This record gives sequence, C-alpha cells and structure tokens, in this order.
Amino acid sequence: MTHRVDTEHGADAAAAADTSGLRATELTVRFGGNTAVSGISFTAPRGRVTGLIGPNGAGKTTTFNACSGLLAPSAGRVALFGEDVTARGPARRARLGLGRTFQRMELFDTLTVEENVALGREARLAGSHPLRQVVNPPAQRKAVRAATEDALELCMLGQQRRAIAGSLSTGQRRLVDLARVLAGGFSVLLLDEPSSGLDTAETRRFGEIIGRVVAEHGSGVLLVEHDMALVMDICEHIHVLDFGELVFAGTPSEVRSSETVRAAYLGSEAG
Ligand SMILES: Nc1ncnc2c1ncn2[C@@H]1O[C@H](COP(=O)(O)OP(=O)(O)OP(=O)(O)O)[C@@H](O)[C@H]1O
Repeated sequence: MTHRVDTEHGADAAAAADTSGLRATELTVRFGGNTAVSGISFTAPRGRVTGLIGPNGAGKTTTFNACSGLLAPSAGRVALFGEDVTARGPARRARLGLGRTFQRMELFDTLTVEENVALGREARLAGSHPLRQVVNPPAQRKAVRAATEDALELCMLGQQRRAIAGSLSTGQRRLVDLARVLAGGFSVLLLDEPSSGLDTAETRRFGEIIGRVVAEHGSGVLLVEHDMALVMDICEHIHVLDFGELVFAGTPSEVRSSETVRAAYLGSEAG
C-alpha cells in the first residue's frame, strides 16, 4: 500500500520539493558553566535515516531539544528546509514539517490507541502540543481519520486500535508513539531512543517500519539510539558525539571501524 504524502499545508509542498531537511550549524548549548553541546554542525536530509550516537551524557537529547525548539542554543543556527528557525518556537518548526518523539513516551494512558494516534494529527493541524488542542472543525476530521488509518496500518496496530494505551506492553506503546508522530505527516522526524524497552524482535520490526517511512514517504529521520545493531542496520550516515563535540561522522562501516568512536565508548565505560 502506498501512503499519502501530506499536502494540505503550504509548507509541506515546499518541504516535498526541498530535500535539505534539518541543518544545524555551529550549534552550542550551555547550561551555566557546562557546555553540553559544543559548536556541532550536521544535516538530517529527507529520504534517509541519519544517526546521532554517543555515550551517556554526550549531548544527544540536548541537540534534539535545540533542533526542535525546546531549548534556545547559546550559539549557532538551526534551519529547516532552508528557513532559519533558530529564534522560532516548536510550533513554527512543527508547521514547517519537524516532528519528534521523546525518550520518555507521553501517551495518554486512558485513551485508546486510535485516539492517541489521532491526537498526533490534530496536534499538527493546530501546530501545538496535544494537551492544548481545540476540537477540529468537521472539515478537518476526514484528514485526521485518513492520517490515523495510514499510521495505524504502517505500524501494524490495526488490531489494537480500540485497546486502552495504558494496558499495552512497552513494545506496543513505542509503536503507538511512533504512529502518533507519523500521523502528523512531518517531513523530518527526530526519534529519541525509540527502541528503548523493546526486545530483539520488536526492535527489528521497529527498524522495518522506519525503513518504510523513509522509502514510502521520503521522510528524513534523525535517530538517537543506544541499540547499535539498529543504528548500524537502518542509518545511512551517523554522527558521533562525545562530551558535546562531534568527534566522527561517516557510514555505519566507517563508524564501526573508527578508533575515535571506540575510544569514546571505552572512555565512557571506564568512567
Ligand atoms: N537541563 C539541564 N540542566 C543542566 N545540565 C543539563 C541539562 N540537560 C542536560 N544537561 C547536561 O548536559 C549534558 C548532555 O546531556 P544530554 O541529556 O543531552 O546527553 P545524552 O547524550 O542525551 O545522554 P543520554 O544518552 O544519557 O540520554 C550532560 O552533562 C547533562 O548532565
């Protein structure tokens, strides 16, 4: 089945034609005297999975937060499809096509799977956080339903659609979380440790879904992930952070054979 590419927002049409996706330039984030991210530059273009890896505390989540607008960088720039969004908030970035998930999932446990996924679309329409949603006018309900169906099908959640989210296993909840952001029809997705808590089979299934999202939608994905097998399997290009600095960038096989990368991980284990 071919999935719809979102065209109802003007920004989406522009995004579809522009593969530049997300670009961070000389990004620096300081917390008081602690430099969590230090002058890093990278891109996450459409049509591929880009990895962002590094030991604990390397600055991955901070980078995500600066890219999605939750944190203002101390220096540097963030651009989306060529537009400088450094001074823009999460809502503007979402309208331009940037979606994200969080390390700690934020599902609504008393709602059904279907309702949680639909909220992803409604959030996109309003360009805001699901909690602050207003009820959609009738004309938008059809779009919400279609996007919800696509996302449920893509994530193989059709049979669980009426299950209460709070009753699901961690693996199923991760899929609901993914389906919710997919329903938003974003062009670039920031996924923060999406396989956390999944077993091997669930992680493989998760990787296959991400692959389909990129292949069928042409989406760009920036993936923060500790599961190296998944990273090596689905990323085309990988950036490696250590102590807030970009210490290496390359293909999975280049990362695998890099002494710099090995040293960064061994250093963190020794510490
Ligand atoms: N809100 C904050 N205030 C102060 N320091 C912070 C804050 N958030 C992160 N840090 C610090 O910034 C550095 C980078 O943290 P960050 O969470 O971005 O790393 P990470 O690579 O995502 O780690 P992990 O893999 O453990 O999630 C760490 O030294 C952390 O303690």
